Amino acid sequence: MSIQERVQSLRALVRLLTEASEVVIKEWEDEERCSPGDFDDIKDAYIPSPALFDARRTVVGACGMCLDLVQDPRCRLMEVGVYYYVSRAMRIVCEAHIADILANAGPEGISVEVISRKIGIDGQKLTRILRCLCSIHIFIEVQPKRFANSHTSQFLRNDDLRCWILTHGLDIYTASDKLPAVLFNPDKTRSTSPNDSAFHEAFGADFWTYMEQGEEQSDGTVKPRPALDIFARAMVGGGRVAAPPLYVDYPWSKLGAATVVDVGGGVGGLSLDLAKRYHSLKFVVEDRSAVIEKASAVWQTELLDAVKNNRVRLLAHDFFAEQPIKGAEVYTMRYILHDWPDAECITILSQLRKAMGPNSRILSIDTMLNTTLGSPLLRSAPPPLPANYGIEHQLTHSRDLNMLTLFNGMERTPEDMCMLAEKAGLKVVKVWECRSSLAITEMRLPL
Ligand SMILES: C[S@@+](CC[C@H](N)C(=O)[O-])C[C@H]1O[C@@H](n2cnc3c(N)ncnc32)[C@H](O)[C@@H]1O
Repeated sequence: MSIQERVQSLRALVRLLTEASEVVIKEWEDEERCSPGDFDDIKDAYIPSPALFDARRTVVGACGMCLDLVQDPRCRLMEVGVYYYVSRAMRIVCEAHIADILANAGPEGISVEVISRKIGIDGQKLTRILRCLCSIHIFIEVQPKRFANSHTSQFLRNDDLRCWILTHGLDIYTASDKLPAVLFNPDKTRSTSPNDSAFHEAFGADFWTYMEQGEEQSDGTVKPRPALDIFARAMVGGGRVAAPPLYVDYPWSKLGAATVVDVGGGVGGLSLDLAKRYHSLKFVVEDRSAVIEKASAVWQTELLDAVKNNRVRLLAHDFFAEQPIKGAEVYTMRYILHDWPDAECITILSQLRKAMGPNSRILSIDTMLNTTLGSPLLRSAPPPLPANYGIEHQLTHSRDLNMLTLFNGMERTPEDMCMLAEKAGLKVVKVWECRSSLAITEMRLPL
């Protein structure tokens, strides 16, 4: 890249940054007018306005690209190469509940000696862990060796979100260390079996089996693995960050009294949230029988009326077998296809295709992967940003590699989804972009 090109890029990025920042400021001010004092609330169901969502992506993307443009490339490479120490520091502060401890102190913060006494980590070493995070604005060193929560770290007081960080820092982190071993193994590199995943290499069992195996105690008794509970709470915490826009960025209200079949619906998290918002919709929640047994209690507690009025049916069903509910208006699948290799996805979709009528649609909900080159089915970032907003899309790539590590699974691009649909005799009619990393891929029978 010539100096002239560099200068042009930097100027264009700074212009973009200035314009997008003004939008962010205006939207913040509007939010403040609508709900004063709510700004740093650690509430779960926050949905930014469309303008704020886009401007925020632009600011983050532009900052990332500026960084790459102006930093010494050698330093940048070294920095990225040791990012794992940041995730180690995060795991430690989450395990020690540091954000909760600091919450009691307010803006004056707490001295490291006090924190050290509470959690049992040496004060000098803990200072270094916290300073590593202060330099990326997670926590603030208000005076030498005295720390307070930042506007970011205070969200770690939300226990489900804290568990999301923790679950990725425990066994999943250990498993990720085996990724090079399975990728460079000539027998395993092309495999799509979960038994050839990095997780299996690390623990000798697939992820679900391992999580459900008890842990032998020193007295010989077996107790449930603590990681299992942390994982369950992590899914709730992560889900609450990503899911709320799903309920408003698709025109669910236009479906009227349609039946929604929630395929592989778990205990019905998606259906429950939709049922609470859209009172005419009816639901069939399908999953493995062990899961459906648990679903009943959840619905009785969360939405007893829906159970009494037969608005919901809970059905044990294997999604690789013939779909028993024919001609429903909607078949949803949330966080299903990313667990499976292409061949299995095509079987799941084919079973749905056979059950669909002319008014049926499949709504597949997953993290949507975009590349720096973009996709005609997704909105692209403004130039000179890469089409996927660059650094802003980093978490999605990490989640894709997470699926690879755990299951040999994958997050998919719109083009990947179109390929699966076509092979299952279906057509992608629209990718509904939501104000989160998730998107809804709508598939129909071809005309
Ligand atoms: C990642 S969870 C997603 C759950 C739910 N869709 C949600 O959004 O909360 C994947 C679900 O697929 C279910 N599942 C796995 N294999 C299945 C099969 N062969 N038939 C039906 N459900 C299955 C699991 O039991 C689990 O509930």
